[in-house]
Amino acid sequence: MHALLDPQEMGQADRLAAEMGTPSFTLMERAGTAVADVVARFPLPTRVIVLCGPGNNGGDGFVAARVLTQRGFRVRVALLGERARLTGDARRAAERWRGTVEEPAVLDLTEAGVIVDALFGAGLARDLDGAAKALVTRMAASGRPIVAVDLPSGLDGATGKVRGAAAQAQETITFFRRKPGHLLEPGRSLCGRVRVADIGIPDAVLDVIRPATSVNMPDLWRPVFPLPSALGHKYDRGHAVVVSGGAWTCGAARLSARGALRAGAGLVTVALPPDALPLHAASYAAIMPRPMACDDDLAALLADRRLGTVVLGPGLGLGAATRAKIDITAPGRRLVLDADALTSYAGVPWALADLAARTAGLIITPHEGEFARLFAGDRAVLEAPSKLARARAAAARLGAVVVLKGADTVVAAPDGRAAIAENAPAYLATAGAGDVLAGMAGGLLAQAMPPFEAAAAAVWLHGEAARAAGPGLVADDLPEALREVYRRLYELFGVR
Ligand SMILES: NC(=O)C1=CN([C@@H]2O[C@H](COP(=O)(O)OP(=O)(O)OC[C@H]3O[C@@H](n4cnc5c(N)ncnc54)[C@H](O)[C@@H]3O)[C@@H](O)[C@H]2O)[C@@H](O)CC1
Ligand SMILES: Nc1ncnc2c1ncn2[C@@H]1O[C@H](COP(=O)(O)OP(=O)(O)O)[C@@H](O)[C@H]1O
Ligand SMILES: [K+]
Repeated sequence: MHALLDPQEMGQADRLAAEMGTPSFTLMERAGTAVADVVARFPLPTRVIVLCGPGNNGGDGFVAARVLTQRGFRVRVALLGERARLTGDARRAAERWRGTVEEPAVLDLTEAGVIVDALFGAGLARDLDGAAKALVTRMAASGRPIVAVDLPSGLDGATGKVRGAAAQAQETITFFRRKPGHLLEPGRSLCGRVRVADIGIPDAVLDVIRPATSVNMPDLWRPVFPLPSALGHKYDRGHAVVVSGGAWTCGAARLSARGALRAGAGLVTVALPPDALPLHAASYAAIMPRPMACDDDLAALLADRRLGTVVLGPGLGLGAATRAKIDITAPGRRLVLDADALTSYAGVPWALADLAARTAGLIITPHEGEFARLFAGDRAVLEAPSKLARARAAAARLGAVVVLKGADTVVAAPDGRAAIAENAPAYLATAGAGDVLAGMAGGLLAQAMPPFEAAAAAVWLHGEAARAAGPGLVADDLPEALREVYRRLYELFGVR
């Protein structure tokens, strides 16, 4: 259930469903009925205004209007455009509607108990303007509850962006699977509560479409999630290294080290400038501090090839000194680069791509600011049409897994796979939360999870940990909250 289909893929699903025996008009009847089911939760005799557009989204609206009338609601229908120009299934749905079809301009939308927004869905092809934009703007200004069909009209299902205008929905009902635009902001917020209706499109269509985008949830990475074995020992659970800054900035690496340990790494070593030792030692007895007075000390530590996973960046400082540490670390190792490590490559993403090619796997975890600095001047990446497309373009450019953070964190792999998170509460945006995430990704990488899945699992667990900790959380709470999250995850995975 975690696949996301963009509007084009949804069109393909529709056609394949027809080939497999379900006519498209049957899908429309079921879609419109599902919309009516949602609207019917409002009490009778609610007045319903259904605003229909010129395509199949409007067709769903005509079906919903008919079903709601049969169920006793007082329904008025307005069509944007000329009835004579309706074609195909939408025309057929309009013919089955026995009531009048009004001009949107004559309706007072504030009279409605609920408005059904069936103007545009997956077929939105350009920015709204003229009469369409004016109607959506009126709908938004009406202050009435809106149930959106498939998507709030004007919201782009592929990108989550508003094209011209869109009205805030109370609920959005979509069909078969959600689209990226239901998860990517501002789309997610505009949709209100999203419901997915089964309209009889067989799951088998997914075997043909092979969608590359998913919701980030445990199904996605479960097969490679490291579960402790009764026969194992700590050395089987991976050894992660965190490279720390000095005393004044080592809080970040302390958070990363705790994240790595709580994410299940068997051992965590922290390479640290000597002045940071008391702080690290005081914060967690379980970590293993190693002195790093100079780069040679780091190289000597890493001569032990068992130290195969390294987290660098949080609190490490900017520039050549940090790049030198990354260079020493990279060959043949699995790396997580965050914060200062990324800004140390500002404007030279190709240098990071060269580095990625020398690693055994690279995850980068930029927030939007770090991402913009890293790819400064690379218009193909920065101007890709959505957050999803930007993360994908960056992953392809670097040959690395990119975790582009935010409320709708996107994890993208160089092979095109991508996952969008939906479980992070807004209060997760707090100082140091990203440092914990980088450590958690390192902890999972150290346990031999492949980079894409390790990054996706870290993001999901991080969001769940925030929820478990609850409002008022500070970053220090996140690693501790992971215990409860793991307990529930093990239960879900049937681990005793
Ligand atoms: N599996 C599916 O694909 C199903 C789709 N259904 C519905 O069909 C919808 C998609 O239908 P369509 O592909 O006909 O697309 P839409 O109905 O979303 O929009 C296409 C129509 O809007 C016009 N249009 C697009 N952008 C415009 C703009 N900016 N200003 C003015 N006019 C604009 C187009 O010329 C076309 O007439 C879905 O959103 C869903 O509601 C359902 O009926 C059931 C199954
Ligand atoms: N509005 C938001 N809702 C939910 N999570 C958010 C939001 N904004 C940011 N986050 C998350 O908070 C964390 C902040 O990380 P980051 O920006 O690196 O901060 P820091 O550098 O202080 O650790 C990231 O995991 C990010 O995805
Ligand atoms: K709509």
